[in-house]
Amino acid sequence: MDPLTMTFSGAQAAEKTAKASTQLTMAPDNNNNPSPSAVALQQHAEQWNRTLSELFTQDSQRSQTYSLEAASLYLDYSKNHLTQDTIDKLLQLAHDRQLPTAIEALLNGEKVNNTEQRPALHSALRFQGQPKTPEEEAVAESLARMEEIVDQLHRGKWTGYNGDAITDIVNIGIGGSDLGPRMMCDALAAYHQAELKVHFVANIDAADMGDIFKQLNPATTLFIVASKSFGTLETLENAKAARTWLIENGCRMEMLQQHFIAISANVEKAVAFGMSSKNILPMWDWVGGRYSLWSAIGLPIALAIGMQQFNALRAGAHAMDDHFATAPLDQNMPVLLALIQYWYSQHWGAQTQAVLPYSHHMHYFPQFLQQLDMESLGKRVDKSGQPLPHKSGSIVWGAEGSNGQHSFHQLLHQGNHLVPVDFIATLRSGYSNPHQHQHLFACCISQSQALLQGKSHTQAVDELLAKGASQEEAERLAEHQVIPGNRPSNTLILEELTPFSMGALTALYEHKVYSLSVLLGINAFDQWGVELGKQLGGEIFKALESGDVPDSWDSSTQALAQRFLNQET
Ligand SMILES: O=P(O)(O)OC[C@H]1O[C@](O)(CO)[C@@H](O)[C@@H]1O
Repeated sequence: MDPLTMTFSGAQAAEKTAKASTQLTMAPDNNNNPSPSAVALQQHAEQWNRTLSELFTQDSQRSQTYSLEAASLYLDYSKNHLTQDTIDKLLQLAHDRQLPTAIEALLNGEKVNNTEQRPALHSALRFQGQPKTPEEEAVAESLARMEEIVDQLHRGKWTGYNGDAITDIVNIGIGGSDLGPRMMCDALAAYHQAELKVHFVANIDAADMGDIFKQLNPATTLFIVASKSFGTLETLENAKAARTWLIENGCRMEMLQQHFIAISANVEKAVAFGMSSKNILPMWDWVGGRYSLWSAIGLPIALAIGMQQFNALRAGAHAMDDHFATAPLDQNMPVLLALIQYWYSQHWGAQTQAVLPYSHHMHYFPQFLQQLDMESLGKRVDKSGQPLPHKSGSIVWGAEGSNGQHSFHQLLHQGNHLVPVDFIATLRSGYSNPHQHQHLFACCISQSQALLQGKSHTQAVDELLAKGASQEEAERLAEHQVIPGNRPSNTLILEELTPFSMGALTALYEHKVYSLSVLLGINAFDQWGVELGKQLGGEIFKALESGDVPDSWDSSTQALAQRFLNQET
């Protein structure tokens, strides 16, 4: 076999991993010993000796066997290095890690966030029918309030300081208070209602807000200040800048409340900041920021697409919740995606996971997933505080297709990293050019096909000869044109980018991340790692303001601060 074709065989990857690490690279049992299921998976990886092409040749039913539908989504996971034996071993690990109990615990509102003693009840945000729990009742109230706001704004009944109807909404928030609504508003552009334009500002860089100020009329602009904690530097500074802009442009203090809505779990802080309590929508401790787009944090989405479509989004997510709760593990889409990522990251040495949506309007989806996955799974200790004896979550990255094909796909095809890919495509486009959509879909599935089959040396030589190259030239160039192939991918198909399908897709990834956290023994719902940077940022800001740089700092940080202070104005 062509040695390059074997570059990423499990046998080689696992051998490398095993040599470079101790036995405890595998999921341990409660006594920190590798569990028998983890040992079995490691052996399975070490003995892996089939290519993807061989798997397809040996089994004509492969794509039917390794695919499933749930909540309007279709997942084809046949282009992966796995057989039924692999799945059985991964399922055994899932049972050893008590994944079924953990799923119940999540959905029943148990305190799965053990460091903060909180449940993670994002599923309650998308309940259907009548509310049945106190959390669902609170959600229903908040939805009713959102509906009133959406209605007022859509009918032009919410006016600004000079009596004109609001035309533009600016969401000020960052992280989970930005990425979810931003991603969804972009993805559902075809559903936008003409009455209002929704904009997003996140960055502490004044350029972000400055661009908004240049475009908009203060008298008809409404700001949503979205912050679960109402203590986030970027959001508060941007909200202050918005307030100053309004006042400098003629808004009287008593009219400011016409221009601000706050969304927060910390009402006291929002009021202390100057928000009118009648314009504050609640959030709750039991909703994590990166899981919050279904709450009032989704108000920009509801304003963009209307409340009916916002509820369709919630319904899509609920359909996925139902599937996650009831489907057996081997037919459970989020669980299967988690097991596959676990297989590659823990036993094949894959460090990253690419997400490539073939949809122009899913531009922000990879960024959204970066926070969802990496803020949830980028941890150094397990739930009990013991150093993780294996890798944490993967580095998630990606961009919308087909653009990426003309930049980084080169590395996917010929680089020597193992990068498992999730392709996402839609059957139909909301835009009326079927010909271009055929091209888009063809681009997507041809990429996964190319990753699978590659191009051999012989094929490359033949192609070069057919183009008129001499035998010598063909031999010289062929090796540069060889594409190893044998590279794994999943393909997720949505019928169309609709609120329902985007709800289902987003919930799919939320539950995948949770399932992976259970396999890895990680708490997916805290994020202590981001705190130190915030703390040091505050201290450095003070030094830049006062001009007093402590000599206890490392010399690099001192010099960088001094360089800022010594700049010529
Ligand atoms: O909504 P908040 O409290 O402003 O937080 C924004 C984001 O900041 C983080 O806390 C990280 O700093 C995220 O987890 C969160 O989504």
